Amino acid sequence: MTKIFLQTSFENDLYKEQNHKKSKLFSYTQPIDFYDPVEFFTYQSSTFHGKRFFWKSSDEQLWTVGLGIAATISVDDAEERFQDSHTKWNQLLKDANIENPARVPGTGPLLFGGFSFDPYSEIEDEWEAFGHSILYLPSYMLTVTENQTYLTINAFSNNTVSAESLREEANKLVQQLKNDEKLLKENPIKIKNSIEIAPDKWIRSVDEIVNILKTTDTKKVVFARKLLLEFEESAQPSYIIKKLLEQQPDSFVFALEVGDYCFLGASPERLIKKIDHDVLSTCLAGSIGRGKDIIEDQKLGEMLLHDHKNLFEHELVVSMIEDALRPYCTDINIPAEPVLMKMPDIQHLYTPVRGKANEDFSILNVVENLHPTPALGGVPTKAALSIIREKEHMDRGFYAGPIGWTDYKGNGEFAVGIRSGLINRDKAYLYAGCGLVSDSVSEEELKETRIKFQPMLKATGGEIL
Ligand SMILES: C=C(O[C@H]1C=CC=C(C(=O)O)[C@@H]1O)C(=O)O
Ligand SMILES: [Mg+2]
Repeated sequence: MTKIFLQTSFENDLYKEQNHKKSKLFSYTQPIDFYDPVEFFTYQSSTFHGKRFFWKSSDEQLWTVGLGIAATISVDDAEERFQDSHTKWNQLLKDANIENPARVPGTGPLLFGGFSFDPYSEIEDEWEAFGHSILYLPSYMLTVTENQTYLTINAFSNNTVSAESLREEANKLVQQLKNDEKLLKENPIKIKNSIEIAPDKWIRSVDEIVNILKTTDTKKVVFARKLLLEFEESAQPSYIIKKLLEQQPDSFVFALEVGDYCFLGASPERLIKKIDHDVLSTCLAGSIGRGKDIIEDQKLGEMLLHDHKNLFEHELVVSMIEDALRPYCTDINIPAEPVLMKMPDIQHLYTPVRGKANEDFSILNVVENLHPTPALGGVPTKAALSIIREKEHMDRGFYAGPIGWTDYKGNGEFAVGIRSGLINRDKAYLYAGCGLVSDSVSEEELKETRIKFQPMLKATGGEIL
């Protein structure tokens, strides 16, 4: 039987091309009985630790989990990261031998990963391993979609790999999964310390930025800050993922591991989704808390729907997304007014943007055109980014950057990596930001960031600020 190479043989080496110029991708997908995605993520964690990803879409239509790395796509030139990733992905797929009879979106060869918020930011130590972009082709992948579970195996070989040998490998894994002892019991994570980084200084910077917004043509700047958590022991991402799934059922739940670092979170905000020709982006900006009871909650919702400051924050996002999609879509449909999106801790103004993909649409290029929307950057983008660079004094890393997947058919979905944190053993940074406009009040914006820390704080068992 031809030897096939799984996760360790070629990881990270795909583009050191001298190593295996002639090797090509063999990919095999088969339907299997349901298997819990979080249990799959935890499977043989000592082997796969540092080489895993997890994704659940906000509408629960797709769960996908990767173990091991068949190939990594990372690019040297941060400025060209979307285009270069797109090109490398196509090269990788060119001679690929793909056996995937069901051809369901999200199965077969698929890249999962993300991009830093700002390709020009200086990378701080905690984000070193991620660089400005990282996309994994997993060795083993579980996909749950349309009430069916699929297992995909990706491997590289210089020889011909028969579908038969990949099928055997898949069956072996299915058997091992069945026999696997379920490890996830209770959440052992305990927070020792939680430290907001320089909130007073942050408030002063907000005042300075609001002043700029009052006196220049810059209309909006999304300003963020971070919070340091220290745990009693190393925090296992699986427990946090499990909590996020329970506590934030209407969010995208994502995790991306690179060595001992795991970037994860529960984002309510889709950047782009494309399945066949259907395109969906969502504008989410403008926020208010949840009420103690239904009456107060409705009152707050009504206030948000009519609040000038929040409506302005929101409108800027809608018009930018419309402009960014126009070259790639026909039949763009945008409701005239936003509606409320209610998450457990916060309510937002929400406008869906729908369209049909034209022949120029390619998901990574569209992500490039959309990022950063004014829900994460500002208006005008360039001016906002330079204010963020000057005043924020932190590396956002992948926080607020695009995170998601694309498959070999060009389907895919990316969210923005907000309500998120970077876990490193017994430490984590949590991130939260808010859209500043000329009538922002700094104390209110600080409160808004406190609410936005809650999903990650609650999932790590932390105190409510
Ligand atoms: C930047 C964040 O939220 C954005 C998304 C929704 C609402 C926002 C706001 O109202 O300010 C932000 O633009 C964050 O959660 O860190
Ligand atoms: Mg806001």
